[in-house]
Amino acid sequence: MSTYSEAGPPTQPPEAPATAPPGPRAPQPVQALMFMRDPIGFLHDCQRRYGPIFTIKMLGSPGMVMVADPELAHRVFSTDRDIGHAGQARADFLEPLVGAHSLLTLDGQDWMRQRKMLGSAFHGKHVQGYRAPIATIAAQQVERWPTGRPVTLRPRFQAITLEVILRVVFGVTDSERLRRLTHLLPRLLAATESLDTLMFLTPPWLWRRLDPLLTRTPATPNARFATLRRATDAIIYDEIAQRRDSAATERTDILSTLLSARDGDGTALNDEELRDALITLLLAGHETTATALAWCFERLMHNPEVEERARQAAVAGDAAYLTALAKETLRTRPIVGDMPRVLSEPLSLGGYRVPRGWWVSPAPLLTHASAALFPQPEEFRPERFLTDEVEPNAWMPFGGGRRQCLGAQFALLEMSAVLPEVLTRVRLRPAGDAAPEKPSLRHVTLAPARDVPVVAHPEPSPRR
Ligand code: HEM
Repeated sequence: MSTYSEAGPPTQPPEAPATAPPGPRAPQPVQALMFMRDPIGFLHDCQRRYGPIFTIKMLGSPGMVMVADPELAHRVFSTDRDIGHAGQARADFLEPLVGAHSLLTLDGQDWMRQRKMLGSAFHGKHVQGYRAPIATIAAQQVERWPTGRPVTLRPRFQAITLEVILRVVFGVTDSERLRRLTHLLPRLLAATESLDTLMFLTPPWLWRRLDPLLTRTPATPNARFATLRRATDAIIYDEIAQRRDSAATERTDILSTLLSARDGDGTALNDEELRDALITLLLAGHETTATALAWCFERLMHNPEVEERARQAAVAGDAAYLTALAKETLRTRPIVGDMPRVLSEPLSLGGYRVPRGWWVSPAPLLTHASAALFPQPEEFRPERFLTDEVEPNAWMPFGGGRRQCLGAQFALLEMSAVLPEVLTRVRLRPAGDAAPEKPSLRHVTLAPARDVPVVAHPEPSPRR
């Protein structure tokens, strides 16, 4: 039954066939372990065996239907307006961190209100204005990268995207507050990751009993998470209070836009909603974009001709090529592998019937590797995004439907702003094992398993 006020065409065709999509018969814990060990290999193997729509069983979900076909994926996305609940699918894992008012975990009217309020800060005109501050942050950090000795790249980009979130999204300017948040937030995210791994491997009924117990037991991941969350929240609430007091109308950061946002009744976001919104944007926007940038340079190091073309584009200020490079990175290495919805009614899909209460999830990591949709899918070729070669429905690294990534435009802008600051300052070469990196599941992202070890060499004729 729909909980949304917007009506749309019905999601169901008149007759739903009786069977659920096929899938592996191994017990749930075995499938969960296979998925954690090699998510991509496991899903590709299922796709080869069962076709573009198949069922896997993870702990705690009655059945998860994976969808590797753009038409079917878009049918799933269309359930966002009535029977598909993306918030419910994420809530167990994310709510301890993002709180009860997060766009990520809400559904229905509550989600719609938050989406409208937060959406006001992500309009194109606002987002374009962030290019210059992001480029400055990246330039200052890359200038400090050590050269001539091995470093890992993903943490370097995490530092850049964290500073972007703190300055451009949170709008923090106080240096002590910046220092403490820069110290605490990565620890809070790491603690969340440990907690999620435990939760993933524990049946939900048991977790509900264990979690309060472990939170009271010192030195457990649960207790560490609770301590870090309290410490971070205290600083964030201080920042919100100070910003409510100061009438800095010329500010352009996202928190400032949220402070002045009003819903249809003229009501503003309260402190708790603002805290949840900031942590939501941190969680959704920091690690995802850093991981995408790390993958981009990993791919460039294995594709020297593309790297050379990218460097020319950086020097020439060719934003179109750099955006195409970001898009091809997200095609070949999607950061979020699947986008589940929990069904509140059965769904007819691809000749099967997916029961109520099951999860159904479009999987870009499967569709993006399709030779029918992307000729020579294994080739890293940004040019495919400069022509009309790519079917609009086939590329879905930011999901789709009404729950599509709120920060998609921001993320592409951030990537295309950071790339030239690196390309014009340093040449990166693999450190140690030069084999391509394998994707590995970290929290919600598919990240390079070794975090991309590199040696940076100063660019012979740097642009300043
Ligand atoms: C390369 C970087 C990024 C990738 C790959 C990415 C990907 C995604 C995906 C796949 C979803 C779920 C979509 C769905 O279920 O259909 C999502 C949701 C979301 N993303 Fe992103 N994202 C990125 C960066 C960002 C940034 C920079 C922000 C904000 C600063 C952001 C904010 C959000 C929010 C708030 C949602 C929840 C939307 C909702 O449920 O209404 N993301 N993102």
